[in-house]
Amino acid sequence: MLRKIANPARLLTFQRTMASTASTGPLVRTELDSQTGYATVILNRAPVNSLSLEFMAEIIKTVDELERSKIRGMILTSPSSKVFCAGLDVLEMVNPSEDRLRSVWRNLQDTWAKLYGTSFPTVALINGHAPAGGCLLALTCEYRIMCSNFSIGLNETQLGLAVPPWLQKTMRNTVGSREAEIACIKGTMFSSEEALKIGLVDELAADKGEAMHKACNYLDTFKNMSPYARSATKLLLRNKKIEDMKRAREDDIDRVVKNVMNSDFQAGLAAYLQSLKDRKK
Ligand SMILES: CC/C=C\C/C=C\C/C=C\CC/C=C/CC(=O)SCCNC(=O)CCNC(=O)[C@H](O)C(C)(C)COP(=O)(O)OP(=O)(O)OC[C@H]1O[C@@H](n2cnc3c(N)ncnc32)[C@H](O)[C@@H]1OP(=O)(O)O
Repeated sequence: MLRKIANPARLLTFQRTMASTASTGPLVRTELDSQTGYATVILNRAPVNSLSLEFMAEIIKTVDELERSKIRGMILTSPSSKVFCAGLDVLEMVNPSEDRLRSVWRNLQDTWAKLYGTSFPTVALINGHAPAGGCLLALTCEYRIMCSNFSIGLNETQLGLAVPPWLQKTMRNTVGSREAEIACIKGTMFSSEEALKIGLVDELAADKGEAMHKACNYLDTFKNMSPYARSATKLLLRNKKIEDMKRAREDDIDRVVKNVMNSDFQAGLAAYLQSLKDRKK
């Protein structure tokens, strides 16, 4: 739970330290297997693949390129041995300018929509923790394979954030209404094994190699199927949810701005950032 913090100077120190952490190489790498037509998309924003405005723009650009390249399937993963994606970059929420916050949220909506509405089959290879926005990325994929001993979930309420309706719906479609309601309200983080039990992930794997094998097996099930019939069916299932999100997106952004610009939220966030740092001591 969030504690209030009285000393803003501690927050500034944290901000500087986190901002100095740089990634090496492009923010998103793509490896295409020319034999199968499967693309492995590697999220590459060290240290924890947190979603900044620019990182989300790269993810959107990558998916657009893959659509144009007519790939046969995508596997979304991380090069880290511990973290799939740590969710939104929390620094995007620390005293942001309203314009930037609006752009961040718009990019998060677009990242969700773009990945959710791909014409090609998608697998999330969750080889590390996937809290909040990390769970969102996994939920956009058709199939989820998770390595053991990590955690996943929509823990936004624990951070003082409301889960937006379009994301709640995605969770509901995946685990069912009852599980989704309780999980979203409580902000539950599930172990890999618990996630399998409630259907938040489809399979577990002992390690990344096994997960990759299982991911290819899933994509192989469509090898002899008409790509048109497959993608048309997927989009008939998913397009309405994307359109619903787009129709309500300005209200959604206004709600987030109100939530994040609120001084109680900022105080809670400062405490949360400090608790992340303290965990390391
Ligand atoms: C702008 C939008 C505003 C509002 C949104 C409103 C509503 C949103 C509702 C739902 C939509 C979806 C969006 C959700 C919001 C989020 O995603 S908020 C972020 C939630 N994420 C977390 O709370 C994860 C926090 N991190 C951890 O628990 C651990 O770091 C993790 C288990 C991922 C990995 O642990 P470990 O391997 O031990 O690594 P460290 O903890 O040591 O971390 C390494 C460094 O990375 C920094 N870091 C960790 N997480 C983040 C992050 N999300 N953003 C930025 N930086 C992060 C961490 O502080 C360490 O930095 P340091 O080395 O100390 O400098």
